[in-house]
Amino acid sequence: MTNQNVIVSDRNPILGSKTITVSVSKSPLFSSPPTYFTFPRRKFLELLEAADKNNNNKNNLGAGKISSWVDSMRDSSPTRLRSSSRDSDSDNDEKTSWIVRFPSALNMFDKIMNAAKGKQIVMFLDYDGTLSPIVEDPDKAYITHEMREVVKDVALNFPTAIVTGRSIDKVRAFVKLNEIYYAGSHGMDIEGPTNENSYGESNQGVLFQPAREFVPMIEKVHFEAFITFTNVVKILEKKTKCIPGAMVENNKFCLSVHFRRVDEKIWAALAEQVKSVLVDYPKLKLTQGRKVLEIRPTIKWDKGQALNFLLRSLGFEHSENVVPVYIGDDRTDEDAFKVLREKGQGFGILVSKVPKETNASYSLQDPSQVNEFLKRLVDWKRKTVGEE
Ligand SMILES: O=P(O)(O)OC[C@H]1O[C@H](O[C@H]2O[C@H](CO)[C@@H](O)[C@H](O)[C@H]2O)[C@H](O)[C@@H](O)[C@@H]1O
Repeated sequence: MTNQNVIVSDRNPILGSKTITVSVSKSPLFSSPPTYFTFPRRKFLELLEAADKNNNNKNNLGAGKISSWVDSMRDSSPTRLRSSSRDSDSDNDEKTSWIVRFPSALNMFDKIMNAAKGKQIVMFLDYDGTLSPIVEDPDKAYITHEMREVVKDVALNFPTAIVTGRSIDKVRAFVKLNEIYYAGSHGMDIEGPTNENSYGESNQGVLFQPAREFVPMIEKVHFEAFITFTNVVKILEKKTKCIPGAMVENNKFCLSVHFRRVDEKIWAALAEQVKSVLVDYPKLKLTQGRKVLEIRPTIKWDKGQALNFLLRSLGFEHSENVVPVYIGDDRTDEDAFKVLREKGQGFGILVSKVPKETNASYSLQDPSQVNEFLKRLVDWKRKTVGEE
């Protein structure tokens, strides 16, 4: 974690007063205080001591295990296919055969729309890497004005949900649309539209929070992660004289430990630290996204379950007349692609420039192609309504 992301209110309170306030992640986007923890002074010192012990006692998780995590951290998500030989011919062959298996959703647009004729399309959109490009600083993953406008148009024409690993508050602050469903924290926090959309759905507020009981635990782990990463910074600063750049993001029902800005040489140390924190929390698990370690409750709930929940809420649970379309770029989106594949209904569209193993049916290269696809979808709907 960089110093800019960690603020301990000041040294004096630690020595003198009864409570200590710690803030994590100073974001230029969110003007309200980001994530604060106020701890009784004694508790804070106890936690510091415990974190130190953790570092000494629990870091030996086995070199083999950590190195396989680091291998996995090296790949973006879902796992990129690897050619046995890495020359440019085999790279090209690999790309060609991948695009045959997962054709561009733009090239297949007419085929997709033919399958949807006379049926209700429901749109599911991931946020990072799908509606906004991947950037170094997670707090600066802005959506363009053009993308916001097209998502709004889509929402006026089809029931639409944004399904994201982020907290609803954060993604709402980026997207700024009230007409849509939001499924935050990898689907563990679901809210309906707060403005009436064209389906007459409004003011639904919170619909479902299957992991509500985990919030205090998540907050405690967040604090411990803060202490742990502060220690990592201290140790690594001493050894390498560089700041690791790890960042912890509190997504309400889960945590993201970002390592995009961490030197690859110290990924193993980072993975080890994160895993050591989790040893005491068997009800939390570690998964991976794009240059991010995700700490999540072990409950059986993911973006695929959220997709099913939303279809059910919209009255389409057993309907043959619905075509769910899910667009996403991340390993966590695979859960939703898998649900669609197993249902034999709708289409998963993977956003990726490189060949990756996926359960999606089609592909788009990047958010600008997502924008083009969504525009065509809105035009198609306007045309078909005109024809009716
Ligand atoms: O489900 P998503 O909407 O795709 O959210 C997954 C994670 O996305 C964010 O991290 C990713 O995007 C960042 C901004 O481009 C990038 O810096 C980071 O490396 C990516 O992993 C978000 O910050 C996480 O909290 C989400 O879990």
